[in-house]
Amino acid sequence: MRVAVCQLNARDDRKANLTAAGELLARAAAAGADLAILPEYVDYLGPSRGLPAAEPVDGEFAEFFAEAARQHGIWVHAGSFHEIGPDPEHTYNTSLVFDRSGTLAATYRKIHLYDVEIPGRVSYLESKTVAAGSEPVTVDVDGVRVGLSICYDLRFPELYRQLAVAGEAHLLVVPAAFMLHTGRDHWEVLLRARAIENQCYVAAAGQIGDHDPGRTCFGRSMVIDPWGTVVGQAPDTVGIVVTDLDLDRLREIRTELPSLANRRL
Ligand SMILES: NC(=O)CCC(=O)C(=O)O
Repeated sequence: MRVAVCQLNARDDRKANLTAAGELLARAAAAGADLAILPEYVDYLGPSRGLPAAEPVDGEFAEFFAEAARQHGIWVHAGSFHEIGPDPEHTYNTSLVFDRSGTLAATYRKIHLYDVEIPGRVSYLESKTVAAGSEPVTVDVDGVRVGLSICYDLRFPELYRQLAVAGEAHLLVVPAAFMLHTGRDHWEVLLRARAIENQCYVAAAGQIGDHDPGRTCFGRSMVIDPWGTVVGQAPDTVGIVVTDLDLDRLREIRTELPSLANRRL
C-alpha cells in the first residue's frame, strides 16, 4: 500500500483551505497513493474555534472529500472537521474516511481533548468548545487495518494498544495540529514509541506554521515503520510525503520480536 501524508497550513478561510487540500490530494493521486491522509481541522483553523464552521457528518465537508476520493479513485482520510456536537456550545472533532468510490467508510470522534496551560507558551482548553468521543475505530483499507486517532490522542498509549490488539491494526493514523512548543520535543518521540510498542506503521499528517493568533503548528508530518524507523518525513513546508508500507516486514518484526504476544496482563 502506498500512503501519502499531506501537510498544510489551514487558516480561517475555509474555501482556500479546501482548495489547498484538494491540490494535495491531486498530487497524492498522481504519485500513485492508495490512501491520502490530511491533518486535523483541515478546513478551518481560525480564531473562532470552529463553531461557525460546524456541519453534520453528511454536510459540505463530507461532500467535498467524497468527491475527491471518487474523482481520483483513492482512499481519503479527511483529517478532521468541526462536526455539529451534542449541544450548541460544543462540536465534535471528527475524522471521516472515504473509500475509492467516495463512500463513507469510517467516522472517528477525538477522544482525548487538549486541555493544557503552559504559562507564556500554550493556553488551550479544547473541552470548552469540543465534546469528547468515546469509541476507538478501525477501518479496513484494501486489506490493511487502519486505527484512527487525532493529535492529542497520541499521548495516550492505551488507545493505540487497543487499536493494535483488539482492532488488529497494521497502520495507526494521526492527523494533527501539534503545537510547535510541544512538538519539537515530543512529536517524533511519541510517534516512534507508538510504532515500536504496537509494531505498527504510524502515519502522521500535521498542520504547519501560524494559524490563529498564538497558535503555531510543528508540521514534520511523517511515516514510521513498525521497527520505529522514520521512513518518510516532510520538510517545513506545505506538501506531501509518499511512502510504501511493507506488510511482510511488519509480520517479520512481529514474529522475530513478539512483544505483543509476550504481554502479561
Ligand atoms: N490539537 C491538539 O490536540 C494539540 C496537541 C499538542 O500539541 C500536544 O502537545 O499534545
